[in-house]
Amino acid sequence: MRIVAALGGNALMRRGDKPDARTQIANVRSAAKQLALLAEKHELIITHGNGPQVGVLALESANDDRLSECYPFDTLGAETQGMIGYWLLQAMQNALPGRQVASLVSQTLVLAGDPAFANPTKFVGEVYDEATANRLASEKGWTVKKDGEHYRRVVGSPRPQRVIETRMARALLHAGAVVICAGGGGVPVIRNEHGKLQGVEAVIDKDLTAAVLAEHLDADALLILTDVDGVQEGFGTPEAKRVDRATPASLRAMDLPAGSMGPKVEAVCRFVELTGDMAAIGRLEDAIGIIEGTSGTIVTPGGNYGGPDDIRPPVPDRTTN
Ligand SMILES: Nc1ncnc2c1ncn2[C@@H]1O[C@H](COP(=O)(O)OP(=O)(O)O)[C@@H](O)[C@H]1O
Ligand SMILES: NC(=O)OP(=O)(O)O
Repeated sequence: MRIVAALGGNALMRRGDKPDARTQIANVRSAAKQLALLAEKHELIITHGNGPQVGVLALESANDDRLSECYPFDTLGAETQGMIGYWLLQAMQNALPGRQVASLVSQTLVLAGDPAFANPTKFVGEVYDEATANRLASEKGWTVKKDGEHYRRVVGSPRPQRVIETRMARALLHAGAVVICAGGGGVPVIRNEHGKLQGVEAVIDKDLTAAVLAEHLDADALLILTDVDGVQEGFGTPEAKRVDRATPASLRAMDLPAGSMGPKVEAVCRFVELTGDMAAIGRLEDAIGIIEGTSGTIVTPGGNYGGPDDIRPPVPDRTTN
C-alpha cells in the first residue's frame, strides 16, 4: 500500500515550547519511531508542517539589523525544509537501518492571482497573549489573529496546485526509498509570464499539499497525523467525542476552525472525493491503529472501513478459473 503521511508542525514544536533544536529533534525522533512502523509495511511518503518554525525564522530575520530586508517566505520555507527534512532524514535512517531515505527540497505551484495572498489565514511562529501580539503587529507590520486561546501571526496561504517534484518523488519510491517532501506545504512558487518558476511570499497549508501530493502519486491512503485523536464533535467541551468513521459530506457539515482542523478536513475530503480511497486524521502515535481501523477519524466514500483489506482488496486468483 502507498501512504502519504502528513506530520503536524505543532507535533514537532508544541505550543508554548521554546523553539530549541534539541526539543524538536527529540520530537522528530519519537515521530520517526511511529513512521518507521508504517514504512516497514508500506511505501511511505512523509510530509511535514513548518508553521511554528517558519515564523521563528522570520522573526530572527526581522530582528537581524545587518539585513537590508527580511528573508522572503519562500526562502524561509526552503530553510525549514532543509532543517526539518534533515532531522527527519537522519531519524528515519536510524530507525530503518538498510533502507534508503530521501529528503527533497520541493516547490509547490500556486496561482499568482489566488485571493488568499490578500487575506492572511496561515498561523506561523509562536503564540502570544493579545497585548504582545498587538504590539508586534504594529512594530513589525504583521497581521495577527486568534489561534485558540492565544494570538499568532498570520500570512497568506494560496491553494496548492501541484508539487513540482512529484515525478522525482515517484522515481524515489520506485527505487524503494522512504521519501520526505513538500515540507511546509512546499516552497510556494508561481510560473511567471515567461513560464519560469519564481518564489512568492506565502506559507502553503501542508495538509492541502499532502492531499494534492497523495492524489498525484496515486497513494492508497492519506494520513493527517497531529496532536488530537481525530475530529471531535463538541471539541473543547466536556462532551467532546471523536468521530471514528465519516464520509466527506458528514465531515463537511461540521463547523471547524479555518486555521487548524478546517484545512485537515478539507484535505481528507478532497482526497476521498477525488480518488475514492481512504484518508484519516488522528494522533501520530496511533498511525498503525489508524491503518488497522482502530484509531482516528477515518474517512471513506461510504463512511465504513474495516482495515487495510478494504483499501486494496486482494486481486482474485484467476488461475483457478
Ligand atoms: N473539532 C475539532 N476536533 C479536534 N481538534 C480540533 C477541532 N477543532 C479545532 N481543533 C484543533 O486542531 C488542532 C490540530 O490542528 P493544528 O494545530 O493545525 O495541527 P498540526 O500543527 O498538527 O497540523 C488540535 O490540536 C485542536 O486544538
Ligand atoms: N505549512 C503548514 O501547514 O505548517 P503547519 O502544519 O505547521 O501549520
